[in-house]
Amino acid sequence: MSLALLVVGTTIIATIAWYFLNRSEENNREEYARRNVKYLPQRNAFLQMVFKERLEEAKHEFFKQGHRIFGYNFLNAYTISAAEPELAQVVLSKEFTNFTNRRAFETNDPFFQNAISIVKDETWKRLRAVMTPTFSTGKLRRMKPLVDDTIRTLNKNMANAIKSSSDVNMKQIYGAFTMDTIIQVAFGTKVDSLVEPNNPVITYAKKLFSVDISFKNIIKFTMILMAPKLANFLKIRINPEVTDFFYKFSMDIINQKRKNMKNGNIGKANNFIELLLEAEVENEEEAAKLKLTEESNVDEFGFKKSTKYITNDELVAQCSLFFLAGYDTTATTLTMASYLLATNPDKQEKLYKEALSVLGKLSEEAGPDGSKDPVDLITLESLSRFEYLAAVVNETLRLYSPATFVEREVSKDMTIQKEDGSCKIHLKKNDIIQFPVYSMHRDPEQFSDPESFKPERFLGEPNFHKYAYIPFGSGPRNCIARSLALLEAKMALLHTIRQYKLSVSSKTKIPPDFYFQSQIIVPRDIILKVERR
Ligand code: HEM
Repeated sequence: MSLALLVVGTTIIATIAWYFLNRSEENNREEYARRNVKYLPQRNAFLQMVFKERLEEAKHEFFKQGHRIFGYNFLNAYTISAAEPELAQVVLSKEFTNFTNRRAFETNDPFFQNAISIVKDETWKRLRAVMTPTFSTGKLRRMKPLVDDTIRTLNKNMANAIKSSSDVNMKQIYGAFTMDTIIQVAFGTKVDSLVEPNNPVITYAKKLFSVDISFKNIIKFTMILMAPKLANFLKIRINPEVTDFFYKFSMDIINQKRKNMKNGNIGKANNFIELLLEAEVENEEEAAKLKLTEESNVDEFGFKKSTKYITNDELVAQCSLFFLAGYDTTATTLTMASYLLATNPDKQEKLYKEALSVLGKLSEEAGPDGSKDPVDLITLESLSRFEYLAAVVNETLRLYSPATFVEREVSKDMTIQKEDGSCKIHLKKNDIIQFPVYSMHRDPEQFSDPESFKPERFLGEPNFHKYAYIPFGSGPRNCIARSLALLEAKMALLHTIRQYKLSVSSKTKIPPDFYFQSQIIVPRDIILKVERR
């Protein structure tokens, strides 16, 4: 009897659930049809979450079936994925004022509330104006010695690693390098994370990047996105102990530096905190001088030029964000570049020959009294002479762009289309328009033989659409640290290849495994055979 009741009860619940699911699917289909877009059924995204498939792969399958533009509900918003470079150009650059923001993300966490990647409109514009100069070529030149320092630590760690075994975990080595660099560049604090694993900065930074998302965090995240007011009321935060640690850590450094600056005890700024504090002072003075009229108060994008300033909370949030935005992305680029070079030995040989040849010339040019240390020989300017190196990094970022998509929120109802009138999409306010970088970078219409590693395609004039290749996004809201990331990646790869030969070992997983993530690609450990040249 009770079994019969259970069966009947379950059947009724399943039928009701099935009815509502179908109704919601029907509504979605109609909504996307109004936008002139085909609907990717919700259950695909749901199954992907449950079975932890990689979302970019699921979407790429759809792309390969010929669906370059489609809609799917992602994190509670009508989301349109458009693998069309011309539309990317419209959204990211030409019509930027209607697509200034990313997806809404409301939380009471002081870190997430203030991070430049999340804030909107005027606040974003003000923060971007304050932060952009800290990434200028001049400021990068001041940061370069910090990167040189972490390159020396990388060289030492690689030499030590091969003492015990020629099988080296490249992800661990490059992860430590990237971590050391970010800690140096953001906070001016020198660490060697491979040999100081108990340093609290490293322990908390590692917690920040614990990549297998816990069930608890998925629930918290879903609540913040789906019911932000309730999440705020319940004071739900993701990894609060980690963000609190970085808040206090940054605050202590900031207070100390402010004191030093007041007393004139500080040299030229060369890390983010100092540069931002310097910007703050410069801009307070600038703001006092500027009495802008309403007319001149509007910039090329139609935004009001807000007075440049940055609050304490904002300053701390940006420093913590540098960790989040700069760690996995750069470590993944380096790890995947080493994997691609090990599996394509002819390309590695070409890179090695270029490294020797250019370094030889730089040494000659330095003259008999100049430093012969390859780390010293490479300057910001001379780095650009390694053309094949740049091509290798670009091609790695094409195949394994850490960001699998770039997205913007739509600020008003509007229609976008290609110049010839095709690919018309009727967007509604608060929709999300996404550019699936993963698929766009593997588009055979733009890149011949797209699955192959061919750095040569980045030598000479590109024969693909400018917006078909967007590993750093594009337009006014692109990656603010592109030049720093490229500097780090090129330097680390160059110094590895000039000294070591990378090859596949019995422990190398081909193809590599990746963690389940929704927006970024993060490889699991990649083990390669490393031999001194
Ligand atoms: C290879 C390394 C990196 C890649 C591939 C990468 C990629 C990206 C992408 C795709 C975006 C979104 C752009 C858009 O929406 O148009 C972005 C934004 C951003 N990135 Fe990077 N990034 C890298 C390294 C870094 C580093 C090292 C930092 C900081 C030190 C950083 C800081 C940021 C910030 C702050 C934003 C938000 C900018 C804004 O909203 O105004 N990134 N990055």
